[in-house]
Amino acid sequence: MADANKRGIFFDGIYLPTFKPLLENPEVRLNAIKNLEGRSDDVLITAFPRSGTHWLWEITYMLLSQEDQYTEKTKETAFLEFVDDWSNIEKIPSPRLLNTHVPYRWLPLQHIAKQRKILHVIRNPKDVFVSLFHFQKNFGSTEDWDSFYKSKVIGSGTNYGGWLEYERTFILESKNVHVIFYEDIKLKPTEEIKRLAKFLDVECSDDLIANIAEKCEFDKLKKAHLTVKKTESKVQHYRKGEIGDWKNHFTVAQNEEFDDLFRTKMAGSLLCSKYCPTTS
Ligand SMILES: Nc1ncnc2c1ncn2[C@@H]1O[C@H](COP(=O)(O)OS(=O)(=O)O)[C@@H](OP(=O)(O)O)[C@H]1O
Repeated sequence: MADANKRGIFFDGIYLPTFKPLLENPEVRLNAIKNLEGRSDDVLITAFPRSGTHWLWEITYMLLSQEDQYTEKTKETAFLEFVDDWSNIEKIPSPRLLNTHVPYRWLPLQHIAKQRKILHVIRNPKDVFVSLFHFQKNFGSTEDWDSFYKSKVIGSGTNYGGWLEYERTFILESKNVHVIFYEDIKLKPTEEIKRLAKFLDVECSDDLIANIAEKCEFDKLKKAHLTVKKTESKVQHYRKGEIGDWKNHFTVAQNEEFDDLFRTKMAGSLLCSKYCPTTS
């Protein structure tokens, strides 16, 4: 049994969410992910939580299937550390779209070695933290922002090892990865969807690209999600879907402290100029 407490499961130096397979035995599930044999046409979506995984999933699924149909249900079956029965992964028809939040060191080795397609979505960490802060309320958290800031933003208390470490390693280690920025999909969706289609080697008409962009707008995706889940589900997955909501949460002092930490930990990374330019 893993070492689990209300912060999550502590394993291999980081916290992981209390998904059933991870609670039962994180090592078994993480090794299953790492040793996944895979198929040549598998596509793997990787992201730190709350970075836009579901959004990218829907867009990519539509591109691969060449249809602008929502797929919410399939996503959970293909969520590698979440799916209850691992054998269900093998039942997914090709081309499989798989997804995971695990850090780079646990990604399927064969997928990397054989240079199969990996998509990686990155979002401004301040907005990621704000999204996480609100998301944890779905599970009963009453933590206030200042406490969250100390333990999760500046501390290392977030699941999957903390944003800075997760993205720093990903950017350093990864090769042949299609990186997409959340902010770019939001601001220029058709351009980003076309770029993604090219990476995936799929032919798509301009009409289909435009339809996908429209169907994957925040309000439409949120509505589709609630319809598929047949819910007023307790878990509010789609909250605001905005760029810059961090400005309503971080104090000036917190912002400066985080920027300093960012520049120290991410020195030299392209993410510094993107999210933490020195003139800001
Ligand atoms: N279409 C679209 N446009 C803009 N923003 C969108 C969209 N779809 C999802 N989202 C936002 O992405 C956040 C959830 O990220 P993830 O899907 O990675 O979350 S999860 O970790 O897989 O649960 C979460 O962000 P917040 O609203 O800021 O909490 C979602 O609302």
